[in-house]
Amino acid sequence: MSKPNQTLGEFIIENQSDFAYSSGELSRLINSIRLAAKVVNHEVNKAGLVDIVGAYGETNIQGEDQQKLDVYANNKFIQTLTNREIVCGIASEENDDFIRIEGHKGDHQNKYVVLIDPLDGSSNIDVNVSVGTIFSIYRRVTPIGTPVELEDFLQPGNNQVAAGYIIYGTSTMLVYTTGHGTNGFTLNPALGSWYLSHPDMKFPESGTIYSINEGNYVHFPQGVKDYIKYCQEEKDDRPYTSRYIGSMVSDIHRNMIKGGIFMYPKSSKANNGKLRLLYECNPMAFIVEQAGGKASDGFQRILNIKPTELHQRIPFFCGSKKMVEKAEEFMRVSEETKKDQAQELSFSNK
Ligand SMILES: O=P(O)(O)OC[C@H]1O[C@](O)(COP(=O)(O)O)[C@@H](O)[C@@H]1O
Ligand SMILES: [Mg+2]
Ligand SMILES: [Mg+2]
Repeated sequence: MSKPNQTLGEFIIENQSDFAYSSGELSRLINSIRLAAKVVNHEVNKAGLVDIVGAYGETNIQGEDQQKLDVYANNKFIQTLTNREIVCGIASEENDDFIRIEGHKGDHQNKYVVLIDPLDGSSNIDVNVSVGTIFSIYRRVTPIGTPVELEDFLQPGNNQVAAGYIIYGTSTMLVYTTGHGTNGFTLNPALGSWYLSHPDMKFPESGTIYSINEGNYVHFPQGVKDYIKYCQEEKDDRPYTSRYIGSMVSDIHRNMIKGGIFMYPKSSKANNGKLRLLYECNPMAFIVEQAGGKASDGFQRILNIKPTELHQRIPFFCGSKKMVEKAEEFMRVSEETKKDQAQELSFSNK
């Protein structure tokens, strides 16, 4: 693949090798996501000019105040995917339940389901900080020709056929994988085309950036506290740099370019953390692993986890392989220490 800094002119995504791997229907599905992304990008870029910032006035199933852009992005992606008749079902962060899409003959002949976080980083919308969209695509597991069911969405992340994110930042990028590496495309807003600006992205094996909301420090498990202290020690290549945007797509995208680890662990305030397994952690884990990075809940690989609920949350450690492994080591040691202390306590009480 030629390097993007040569004068290669504008690439239209269909000519790129990445589509060489995807079936016609899957490529049409990713095309519709690209189309919806351009529409949402246009709205995000003029958010201050039109009445699209601020609260929508309702809360979603997460109990979060929906932002107008949350709802706008959600409607755009659902509308585009429904009209293009490529999916048999959609699950969204902004919808309590999944949506069945019958097809114009009502015959449920489409084979893919999409799970989506239409607007990630909602707290940043009104302050002009980059936000994103995250999507995850599976083949349905129930018979084609029948209405899609919950089990079609509750598949382990290993089953994903594609996953990606759009980052609406200083430039708009689409980064996605179909299981054959991770590629980044930058939108040329003048032409409305996507340029293969970051072919075959590789997550640096190590790094010096750690991203975590340290405002929750006192509520973190001991293993997370110990790892944060490790990052802050004056030793070897440390202290590391703390960078936290508050928009997971942006934090992970920066780390994918520069190296680093993003963590949203459980805490005494949120027993499973905040991020959702199905439409945030699984797609990001697939994308990051395909670039050589790592993603776990602190103990087990995210992509191996069998989901039980549509909106279930999971602790999330994601980024440079060596940094995630180091954080997991602190989590393991802390758990073992806790078990030893509990054992000693039970012996002394006998
Ligand atoms: O403000 P907090 O608690 O640090 O949470 C920030 C995290 O919440 C999120 O905004 C959650 O995503 P949504 O905006 O899609 O709800 C992540 O993008 C981000 O990493
Ligand atoms: Mg999100
Ligand atoms: Mg969201």
